[in-house]
Amino acid sequence: MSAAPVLEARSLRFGWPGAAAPCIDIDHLAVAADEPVFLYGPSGCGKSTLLSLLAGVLLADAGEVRLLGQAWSELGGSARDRRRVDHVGYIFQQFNLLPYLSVMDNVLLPLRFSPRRRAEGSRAQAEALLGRMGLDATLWNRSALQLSVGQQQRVAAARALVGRPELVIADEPTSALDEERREAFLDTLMAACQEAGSALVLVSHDPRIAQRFARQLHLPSLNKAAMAVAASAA
Ligand SMILES: Nc1ncnc2c1ncn2[C@@H]1O[C@H](COP(=O)(O)OP(=O)(O)OP(=O)(O)O)[C@@H](O)[C@H]1O
Repeated sequence: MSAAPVLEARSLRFGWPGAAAPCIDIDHLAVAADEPVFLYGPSGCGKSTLLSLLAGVLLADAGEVRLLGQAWSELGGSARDRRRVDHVGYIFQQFNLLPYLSVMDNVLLPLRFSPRRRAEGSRAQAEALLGRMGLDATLWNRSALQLSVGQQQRVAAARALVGRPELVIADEPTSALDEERREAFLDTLMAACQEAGSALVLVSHDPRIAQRFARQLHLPSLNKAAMAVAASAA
């Protein structure tokens, strides 16, 4: 790994309340600045849970995750929220667009909430990202909910990329796109991350997407200890 890690997890352990075994149990995971990483594994193996831990949405039961050298566990809830909007662009599985805002205002949200993102981004950048995602200007003033699911997915991606966050997390970001759109979307997402020097952690079930990534992480293998506990309990 050439650059210092943007993200580093050590002895990371997390279990959902009531579960027999930990969902996440990872000795060490580091992602370099500007590195694209593909994360995969069967449904229910903990991919979304791990993304939430990496982004400080969930806190570990033990061990730690550091983003740009700062452990999430050392921050209170509102400091974590501020740090996340400053440094992380998150494309959620369900997009999480705000229905009462227009497409453009959804994309501009990170610039509204984060001085750092505002310094690195602009309305012109938001327009360019939407254009590159194939969403033309006739759509920008519509409510986000007046778009198709595939269009909403691309709005969520533009929102994650605006203001050049150091880390972009994408949870199944192409699930609603047809093949042609999927290729164009990935071209745009990966190029935008490369241009911005952003690390990218992308989860997908699609093996065709995996081929684009030099680094692929199979979560059940990373999670060996948790799997061993689950197997012995079965
Ligand atoms: N809020 C929650 N409360 C309790 N258990 C949860 C919660 N969210 C997820 N889980 C459990 O944690 C495990 C991992 O779920 P997670 O969503 O992280 O898997 P995944 O690999 O992302 O799955 P998929 O590929 O289907 O999206 C599952 O057994 C799931 O039931």
